[in-house]
Amino acid sequence: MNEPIRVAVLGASGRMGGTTVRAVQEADGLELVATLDAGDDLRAVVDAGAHVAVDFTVPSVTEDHVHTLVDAGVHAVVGTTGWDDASLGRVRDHLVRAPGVGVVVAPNFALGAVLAMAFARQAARWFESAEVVELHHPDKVDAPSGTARHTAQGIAAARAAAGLGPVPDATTQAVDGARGADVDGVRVHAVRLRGLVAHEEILLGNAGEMLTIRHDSFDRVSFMPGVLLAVRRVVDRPGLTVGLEDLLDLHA
Ligand SMILES: NC(=O)C1=CN([C@@H]2O[C@H](COP(=O)(O)OP(=O)(O)OC[C@H]3O[C@@H](n4cnc5c(N)ncnc54)[C@H](O)[C@@H]3O)[C@@H](O)[C@H]2O)C=CC1
Ligand SMILES: O=C(O)C1=N[C@H](C(=O)O)C[C@H](O)C1
Repeated sequence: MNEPIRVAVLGASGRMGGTTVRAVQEADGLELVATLDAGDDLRAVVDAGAHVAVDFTVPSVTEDHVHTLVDAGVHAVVGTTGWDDASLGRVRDHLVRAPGVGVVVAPNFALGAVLAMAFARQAARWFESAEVVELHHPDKVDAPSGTARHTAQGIAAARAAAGLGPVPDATTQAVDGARGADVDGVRVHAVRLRGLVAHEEILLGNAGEMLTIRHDSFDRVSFMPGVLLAVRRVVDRPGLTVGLEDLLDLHA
């Protein structure tokens, strides 16, 4: 019988960290060996003999965590948002000097959300207009969501590859923020509402028609199949993987 994968959870007292702790405890072939939160020393991950650390913390610390883990030879599965091309690039470079170590950074581990992003990329080249609306619980600290940014970047890349120009928008007078954030030329709107968990609508428009792609996470358990998949796969996947798309064979 194979040895279990030894897993540490960073941010274990948080909403996602707590859900991950329970999912790892219940998962076949995984063993929870350490739970850390703010103020704890990351050396506990190594002392516990963890193979993989799952990070659901805050944008200001997550990159440092990954570099420390890579130096220690611990694979990382990261759901924390706030990553950009520069921070991902630094991790990619670091991993060149740490052969055999894998890092998965995914803005959304819910399978439906990953599919929604893939569908949006596929559809984007056929529509003149595209906007993204993300809706979340009001305790979320970042806006727009990492998922919405990733979605908009995917749409923008698909539009550019198809030779589409800017989305039409005649706005010349607007209250600050009324048109949302501009992510690579795609407008992204963020709603914060008590009662919500994590939701996204991708609106694609042509003359006389609209395609809406919508995903709803009603409960944080929705992220767990993706987290567990990444934990199981990262140990045999050296280097940096961004998004769950590749693990689900969804990359265009
Ligand atoms: N990729 C995905 O599928 C998902 C990603 N997220 C992201 O995960 C992150 C966490 O979200 P929530 O759990 O809702 O937040 P939360 O605020 O409930 O939990 C964050 C936890 O991190 C802890 N923390 C802060 N600094 C730390 C440090 N230096 N070391 C260890 N722990 C530290 C906090 O004390 C807290 O317990 C956010 O960036 C969120 O956007 C959330 C849901 C799904
Ligand atoms: O903070 C959250 O809750 C979520 N954060 C991630 C994001 O910013 O995209 C994933 C999901 O939307 C839930």
